[in-house]
Amino acid sequence: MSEELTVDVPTEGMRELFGPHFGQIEHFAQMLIDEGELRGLIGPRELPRLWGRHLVNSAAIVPFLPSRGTVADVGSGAGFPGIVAAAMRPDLEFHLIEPMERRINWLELVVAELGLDNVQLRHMRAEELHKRESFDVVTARAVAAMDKLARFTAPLIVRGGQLVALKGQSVEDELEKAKYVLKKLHLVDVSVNEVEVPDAPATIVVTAKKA
Ligand SMILES: C[S@@+](CC[C@H](N)C(=O)[O-])C[C@H]1O[C@@H](n2cnc3c(N)ncnc32)[C@H](O)[C@@H]1O
Repeated sequence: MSEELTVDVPTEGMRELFGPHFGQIEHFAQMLIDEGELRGLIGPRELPRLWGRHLVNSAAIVPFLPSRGTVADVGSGAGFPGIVAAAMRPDLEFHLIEPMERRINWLELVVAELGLDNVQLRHMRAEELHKRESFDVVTARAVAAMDKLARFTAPLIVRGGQLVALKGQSVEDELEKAKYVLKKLHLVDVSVNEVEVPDAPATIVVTAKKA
């Protein structure tokens, strides 16, 4: 007998956070509920905290996005934070970089279903774009520890642009280990930002590439 699947429901505060984009986010959530586990995109233990842990956490980066320009989300996976951010900022051009074919196929489906015409999918590793393209902001969540993340994202950032990384509890430790790498890659003005979003605060590291 299969176990009853419980999924958290969005609170009033979450609806407010997503504002006019709530419908699209709800559509994305429903797609993940229907197919996410089957497609190996999200673990069964994550579905009960789909809103609180994944969708809302992704939305926390939105205030750190530029007023205009291009954003590359490295290692988008099931679509965090890239799909959420692209839905909430239809005025920005998003590039979702993901090397796994299964995940790119999923992202293609989500982009079509949600009608996100501001998203380009890039089926490749971030390193393959080095010396070829750069973006105003690069975002990442749960892709690699800060030192490794800096190595494969710094070459993708324009001078004066930023890396915006969603991090967990190990943030200070990761930054300590990454401090020489960040310096070498000209990533300066590192800040750790605790963003109050319902129901758990998000930790966001922002660093700028020296102009
Ligand atoms: C743990 S998943 C996290 C996915 C999503 N960002 C999230 O928060 O749920 C890490 C993702 O990074 C991708 N990835 C790993 N190395 C990468 C690289 N060098 N360039 C781009 N994506 C990479 C993997 O394929 C995977 O989808």
